[in-house]
Formats: sequence, C-alpha cells, structure tokens
Amino acid sequence: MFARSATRSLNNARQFSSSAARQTKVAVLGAGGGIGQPLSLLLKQNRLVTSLNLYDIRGAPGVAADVSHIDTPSEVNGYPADQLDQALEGVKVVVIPAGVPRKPGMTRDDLFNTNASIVRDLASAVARVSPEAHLLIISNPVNSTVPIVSEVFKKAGVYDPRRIFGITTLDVVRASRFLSGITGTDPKDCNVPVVGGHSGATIVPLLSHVAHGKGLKGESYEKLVHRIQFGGDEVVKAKDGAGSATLSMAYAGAKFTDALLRGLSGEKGVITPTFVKSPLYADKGIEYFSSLVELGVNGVEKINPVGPLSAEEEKLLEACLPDLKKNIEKGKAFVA
Ligand SMILES: NC(=O)C1=CN([C@@H]2O[C@H](COP(=O)(O)OP(=O)(O)OC[C@H]3O[C@@H](n4cnc5c(N)ncnc54)[C@H](O)[C@@H]3O)[C@@H](O)[C@H]2O)C=CC1
Ligand SMILES: O=C([O-])CC(=O)C(=O)O
Repeated sequence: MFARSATRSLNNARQFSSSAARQTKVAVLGAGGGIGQPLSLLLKQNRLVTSLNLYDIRGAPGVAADVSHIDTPSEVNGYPADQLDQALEGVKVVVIPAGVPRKPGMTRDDLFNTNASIVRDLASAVARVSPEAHLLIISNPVNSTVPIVSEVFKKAGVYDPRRIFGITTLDVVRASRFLSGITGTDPKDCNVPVVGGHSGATIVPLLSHVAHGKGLKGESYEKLVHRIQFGGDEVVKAKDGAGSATLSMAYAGAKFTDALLRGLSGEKGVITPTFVKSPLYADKGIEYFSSLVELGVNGVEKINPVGPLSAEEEKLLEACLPDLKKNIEKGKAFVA
C-alpha cells in the first residue's frame, strides 16, 4: 500500500515537473485571417500551449477576446498592428499565416511579391525579440518563404536551422484523406509521407510507402497524385475568389504545432514531414527539402532519408527538384 502511494506521488511529481517544463508561449502572426482565426481556436484547445499571443495588423484583439473565453487554462492576449514586439516577448513557438491567399488562376509563386516582404519583416522582428523561438511558416509560397526567413536569421546572426519549419502538413493530410477515400479505409491507416516542397510538381507523395497505396497503378495512381499535388487549386476554385484553404490548413497547422510541442517537451519518436534545411539533395544544389523529420527538444532532431522510390516516384522527384531549386533561389535572392 505504502509502496503504491509512494509510486503515485513520484508519478505526480514527475507529471508536475514535466508540465512545469512545458510552460509554452505560442504566438500566431496573422491571427485575424482565414487561417489565423481557426488556428487560434485549435491552439487554445491544446494543453501544451500555456499562453497564446495573437497578432495581426487587423482584428487580433477581437479574436483574442473571443478565443480567451474558451474553458482551457491557457492565457490569451491580442496585439494590434503597433505591438508586434510585445506579441513576441518570451515566445517559444511562432506560427506565421500572415499574407495574402491565392485567387483562381494564380500560382503560389504569384503571391511572392506581396508575401515575401510581409514574411521578411515579421521574421526580422522574431530574430530581434525572440531569436530562440521556433518558426512555423504557413505563408505562401512556402518553398521561398522558408529560405527568406532563414536568410533573415543568418543576417541577424541568430540562425539555427533546427528551428525553422515550412508547414507542408496539409499535403500529408490531403494525401491521407484522398487515398482513404479511394481504398475505403480509415485515413489513420493511410499515413502517406509527402516529400519535396509545397506547390504543384514539387509536392511528391510516396504512395509506395504505405500498404494501401502500393497497389495503385495506371490512371487511378496518376489521378490521385495529381489531386494531392493540386488539392489547393480545388479549394481556390470552389471558393471562387474568396481565398484558399483555411479550415483544413488551420487543422494541419495545429497538428504540426502539436507535434513540435510534443517533441520540444521530450516525447520520443515524433516524426512528420516538414520543409527544412536539409542535406538530402544538397549535392544537387537543393538547400531545403521536406521529408520525414524527427522532432525533439531542439526542434529538428533527425532528418530521415527519403527511402526507396518506385519508378513513378523517381520521375516525380526528377520533376520536383528543378522547380524547387528555382523557388529556393528566388527566396534567398530576395533577402540578399
Ligand atoms: N502552407 C500551406 O499549406 C498553406 C498556406 N496558405 C497561405 O497562408 C496565407 C494566409 O492565408 P489566409 O489566412 O487564407 O489569408 P487571409 O487574407 O484570410 O489572412 C491573412 C492575414 O494576414 C494578415 N496580415 C497581413 N500582413 C500582415 C503583417 N505584416 N503582419 C501580421 N498580419 C498580417 C491580414 O491582416 C490577414 O488577417 C496565404 O499566403 C496562403 O497562401 C494557405 C493554405 C495552406
Ligand atoms: O492553394 C493555396 O494557395 C493554399 C495552399 O497552399 C494549399 O491549400 O495547399
């Protein structure tokens, strides 16, 4: 009996010390937008988030007041346009969905002219106020905005590639859902790794890596790959000028943030695709690449190799690399 209660208090003490270690302040920059609002709602429900700072050039205090009434323990604060520095004080994780979305007929690269400077300026503020924060970049074009953030951090002398992530989780979420729809299975059993980048041909789903995807051949395989690569266009078209994916992206953003927070708090074996500084295709001049990454207390813990590819996947990768290289170079050149 004594032994059991002693064990229980030891467990309680462990639980307390691990939750004390998990005092995690998260900022959302662009919190008033189509993604920012539902993302803030989902982060408020995450017990690993102890404090949520919501910033936008429009409407963040209102979103914060609204979200703050939700009955979870985290504290929520809203910051208007002129309080970016205050929003960033003491933050461990910064999620950035600030910027304009696509309209029908546009590519993600067409957003570059507007979003590059928004992301550059927000990254400069993070580098100055909270240089040790982990940055999760949602703003498009991700293939270019991640290099932009990295260059800003290099210039500021505070670059640590383990802390800068491009969010490609929506591609993984789509691949899982679309494959399960075809095979009549549960999406949780269709965990398709998606590698490369986040736009059109740079999105490379590895269907051969999952039992339910292996058997797909010919037209059904090609159609599924196309749907995963161009899933974003489906939403842009359906919204008909009112923007791009917001709700599914908020879900994906919250899912990745949760994975990172679990890794940061010491959980082992948290592995998910994300677009990071990567050695995998460095010999081909590709500095950033999304592949399965193990997340840990420092952020990126280990970058897993892509693994064996089918003949079709080899071709997809071949088509991905030149586009990805151009997108990355464009981002780097913007800051230089
Ligand atoms: N990585 C991914 O998988 C996905 C990325 N996106 C991208 O996310 C971005 C945001 O999309 P939405 O939320 O739909 O757009 P939105 O227009 O609804 O919201 C963007 C928000 O950013 C704010 N904003 C603009 N400049 C700012 C600045 N300097 N500082 C702080 N906030 C600023 C705006 O006031 C607005 O509230 C777009 O670039 C879109 O392409 C969208 C879906 C998926
Ligand atoms: O399609 C867009 O512009 C937004 C996006 O990145 C996605 O939905 O994957």
